[in-house]
Amino acid sequence: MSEKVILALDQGTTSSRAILFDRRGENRGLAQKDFRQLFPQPGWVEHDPREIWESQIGVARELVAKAAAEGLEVAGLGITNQRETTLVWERASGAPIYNAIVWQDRRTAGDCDALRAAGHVDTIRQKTGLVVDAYFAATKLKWILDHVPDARARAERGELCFGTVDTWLVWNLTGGARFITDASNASRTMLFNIHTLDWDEDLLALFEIPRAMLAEVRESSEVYGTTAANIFPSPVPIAGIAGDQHAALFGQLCLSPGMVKNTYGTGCFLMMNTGAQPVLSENKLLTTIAWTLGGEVSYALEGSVFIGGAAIQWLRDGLGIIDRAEEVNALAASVADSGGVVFVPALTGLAAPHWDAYARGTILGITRGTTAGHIARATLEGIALQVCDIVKAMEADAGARCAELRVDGGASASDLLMQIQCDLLGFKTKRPKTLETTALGAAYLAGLALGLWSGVAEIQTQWSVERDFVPQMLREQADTISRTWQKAVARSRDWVGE
Ligand SMILES: Nc1ncnc2c1ncn2[C@@H]1O[C@H](COP(=O)(O)OP(=O)(O)O)[C@@H](O)[C@H]1O
Ligand SMILES: O=P(O)(O)OC[C@H](O)CO
Repeated sequence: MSEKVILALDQGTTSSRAILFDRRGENRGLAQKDFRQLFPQPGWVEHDPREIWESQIGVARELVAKAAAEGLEVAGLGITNQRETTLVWERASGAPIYNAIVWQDRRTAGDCDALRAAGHVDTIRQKTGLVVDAYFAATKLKWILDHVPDARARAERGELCFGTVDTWLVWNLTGGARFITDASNASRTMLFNIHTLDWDEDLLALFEIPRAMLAEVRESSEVYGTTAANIFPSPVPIAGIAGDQHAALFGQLCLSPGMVKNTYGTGCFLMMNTGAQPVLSENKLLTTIAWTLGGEVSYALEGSVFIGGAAIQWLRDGLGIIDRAEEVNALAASVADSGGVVFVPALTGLAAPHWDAYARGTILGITRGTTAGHIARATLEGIALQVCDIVKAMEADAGARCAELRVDGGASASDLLMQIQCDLLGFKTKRPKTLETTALGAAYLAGLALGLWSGVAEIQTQWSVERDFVPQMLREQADTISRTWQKAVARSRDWVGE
């Protein structure tokens, strides 16, 4: 009998990846394809929905072929995806009516100001767990219905489908036979009630969204259907769906309340499992559905940072002081400290806990002695300090101190960034052997539904640490850096006009 593997599809902001995982949670093959980022106007970010699909199916097919060549049986697939990114397509033809509006897109910041001014903040927070911000899908979807000719009338007639990226992928994988999402993705739309687990009629009315264009909301781990005949040489069951940060929390096996992970990708996303009860934040964090599994809902608190590893990309592409992302580490290590330089990487505004769409990137404390090394070090510190602000807010909401942080994502490969993070937090930072935790989480969710694992107890033993970082900095020094950072954040805020 051939060995079974699960195919995880990880549709991220900058690339589509596919990874094969075996029953031990080991990576048995990876393929990745970048796709275009479209910036039609300042503050706008779009993707071509066809490129999302074609890049994702391309890498998936590559791995299905690899599995066949190696005698592995693809028992099923799980999907994890960039969240909030908003797509609308024709039900009859599957053709998109507009580009995907990406989570980073700020075009609806003014609409969010209007919602706040009209007093909708508390209702939205109570129902969805979210703060009012252009980050989420609702205002993006409304924008498409308001700006694409005839779109709202067509949506009302049931001719259009709205989906987050998971929905778009499942639709295409099944040849339009399944129009579904999972509760974790739905909880990022600002249209979904995280208590009733249904689309919320009041919010649909507020954003003028016809219910006919919404997908059916399913659990994060169940067999939804199989791939259509033309997708792979033989049909593959689709059995898991979760937003990427939720899948990473699962893949890090943060399955008990109080466990925390942070993913250092384009942005940084810190999530704490809060168990069966939603915790409404008093500190501008998000309450979100972690996943739904076996008829039970798990909730999480989340702090989102828009610019994490993207700040390093800016050093490469904007400033040109490095050629490759990993070179930031040697450059930052060439100096003992940032020499008083502070970089607030608010390049697309500030997310949690500030939620200031009008903040902008700010570099302060430059002297004649400042070198590229100091800027590089300040960049790593700026990423870590944003995470510290979120940890503080999360500790206040949870009423308990964090004991350790599990890390993952591309930039967590940086030993220096992880040491800086640990020094500033003052507690253990643990990097697991598998950094592909997002994809692994999707594979676990699918494999559980398919019976590849008997239950979470079986996978719980699969997490193992690659490196434990322990604090080395004196607390007074960390406190001084933190105080200077707060001053710099204040100066970065409310910088550009509405
Ligand atoms: N060795 C490294 N040191 C520091 N940063 C890195 C390193 N490798 C990758 N990065 C950063 O990690 C980010 C990519 O992480 P990834 O998890 O692939 O992102 P995403 O899923 O958001 O596309 C990039 O922003 C890059 O700058
Ligand atoms: O694609 P990533 O890894 O940058 O994650 C994007 C997040 O899901 C946005 O909320």
